[in-house]
Amino acid sequence: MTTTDIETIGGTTHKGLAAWVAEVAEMTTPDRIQWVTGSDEEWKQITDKLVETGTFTRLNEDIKPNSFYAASSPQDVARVEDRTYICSVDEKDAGPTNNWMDPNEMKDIMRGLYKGCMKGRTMYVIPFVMGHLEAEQPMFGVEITDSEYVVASMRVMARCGTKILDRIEELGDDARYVPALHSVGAPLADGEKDVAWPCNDEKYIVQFPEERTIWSFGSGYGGNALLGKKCYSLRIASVMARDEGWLAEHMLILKLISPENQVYYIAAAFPSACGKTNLAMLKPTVPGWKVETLGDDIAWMRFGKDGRLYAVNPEFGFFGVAPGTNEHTNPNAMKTINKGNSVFTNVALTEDGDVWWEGLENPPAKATDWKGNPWTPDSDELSSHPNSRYCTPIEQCDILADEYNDPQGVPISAILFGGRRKTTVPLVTEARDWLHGTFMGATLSSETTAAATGQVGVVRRDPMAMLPFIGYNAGDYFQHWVNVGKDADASKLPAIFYVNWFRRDDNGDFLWPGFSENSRVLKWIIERIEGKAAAVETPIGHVPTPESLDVEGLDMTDAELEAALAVDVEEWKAEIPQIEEWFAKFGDQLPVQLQVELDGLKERLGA
Ligand SMILES: Nc1nc2c(ncn2[C@@H]2O[C@H](COP(=O)(O)OP(=O)(O)OP(=O)(O)O)[C@@H](O)[C@H]2O)c(=O)[nH]1
Ligand SMILES: O=C([O-])CC(=O)C(=O)O
Ligand SMILES: [Mn+2]
Repeated sequence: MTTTDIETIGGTTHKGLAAWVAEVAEMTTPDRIQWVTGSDEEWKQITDKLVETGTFTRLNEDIKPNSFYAASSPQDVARVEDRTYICSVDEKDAGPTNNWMDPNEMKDIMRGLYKGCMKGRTMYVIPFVMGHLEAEQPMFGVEITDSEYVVASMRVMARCGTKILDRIEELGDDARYVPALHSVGAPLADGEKDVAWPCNDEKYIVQFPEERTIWSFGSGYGGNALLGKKCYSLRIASVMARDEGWLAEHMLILKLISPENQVYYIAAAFPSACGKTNLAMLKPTVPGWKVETLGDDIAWMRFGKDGRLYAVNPEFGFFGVAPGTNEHTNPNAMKTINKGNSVFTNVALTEDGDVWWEGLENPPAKATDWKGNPWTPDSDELSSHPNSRYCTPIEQCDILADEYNDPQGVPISAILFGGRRKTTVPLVTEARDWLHGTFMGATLSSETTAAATGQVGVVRRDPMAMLPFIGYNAGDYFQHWVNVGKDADASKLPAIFYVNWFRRDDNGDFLWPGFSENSRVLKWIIERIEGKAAAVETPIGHVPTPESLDVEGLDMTDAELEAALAVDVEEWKAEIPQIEEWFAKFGDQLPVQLQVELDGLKERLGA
């Protein structure tokens, strides 16, 4: 059967794109091909179909209009890092932190899996752009998928559809687009009834960095399947950024307005499920300060003509962790999702057709948990998977900054690195300079979370919160960060800070209240930049004096504050062998500047 025999809705005049779509259709043999337009009728058609097959349950229109509940297979709940590959031509280019396979070998394996894998399904072609269509060089992508769940979610998370395709066609051969192929890997035999969450036990999430292409198979979930997000905007974009002298980073972007109406833009990199979305939508408790949001997960940063680093958020929606989100921790996220037009995955479904999760107010007397079982507040099991998510349009966020729509982005004054550490790492530390900040980022450590499959709570190095997302050799990535600083005017570079909201006391309780109260740390950071706040110089960098941090109105003893800010030399000495072991992985690829930073730290600690 040739593709001309397959019923097709839509199409393209772009020859290269048409040829790729035809080639994929020939390999995967779908029943139908549908080009995604982004129209309202299409949204209705796709979501109706998802309701019909049982993937979606429509939520109560009076509570969450145009919104849907979905439960995945219990085997398909998070990113699969052990199944994620960087298939560079040369193994060395994938580096010591990525899985690697020869690209041709990988393609042979995957072609075998893709063969006939869309039988009985519709193959959707989603033209999309990460970032602005009006950007100097729009970052196009085209995702082919056989999942309606992916189509619905992509429409929320990225700018998709005919408008994008029109521009690709106008540009013709000049349009640079990333072809991204996705299949759930669950073909249907003639007459076979579909399941609510089709997927395959065998999963591959593969990036081909030289070709700038993505092949994904077997999973329908989040970062494994919405290929514009982690696969393109971080793994592939980080390779583009290395080659072109910019940065593609796992960072939120926020706008901070001081009581004097000074505006500052801050970017912050925390590993998955370590607080980016919450900080991005912060409601400050310090009087007079205001926060607006630009992005909650990904920042692309380029130098402007004025020598400053400008950030844009390439995404169009939030794919946020549900548990822990409530009116107290993140009222702005609650307002955003309550406007509707959202998809909730692996949370609990209540009897009145709403959703619920751990940490949300007003637990329902009865609900259906994410596995489809009856649930009550007395149940031993969680109602929602710890990595359950809401997927909601960014433009519904009341505190979205106007600058979100500016393709030039916003000039960044400070970059924050942070992770989850029960011990050792103080609430906030200021780096001496870019290089020291790069060292802080390169040695960032955090306890693993449910955002990826595998053990939770294990401390690992997660450089710049990019461990699972660097599309090339992490040693070269460190060198890229060093070079960015070397080539820039130091006075215009963002100041770098290292934060830890997650330090605990001897009882295991958080020392710092976190969430809205993190505005106090942001205030200190701005005052440092302005040269107004005091700090103590410690072996690891500048840490606030207890008096310099605004804790007015906070229910915290002096001892607790001191514990949150403490730099314990013995604890830090114990970090050194771990950092040495981490750096040893990179051999010759480790920038000498980072070794010098480590030697300096050891000397200051007397280690
Ligand atoms: N204790 C404490 N918990 C926090 C804080 N900020 C966020 N959390 C919790 O950490 C979890 C993850 O927070 P998010 O803001 O969704 O993390 P994220 O970095 O956006 O995660 P990804 O979307 O996976 O990249 C949620 O359960 C939050 O409630 C904080 O300041 N203190
Ligand atoms: O990509 C995903 O599945 C969810 C996410 O944002 C992350 O893990 O950082
Ligand atoms: Mn997030």
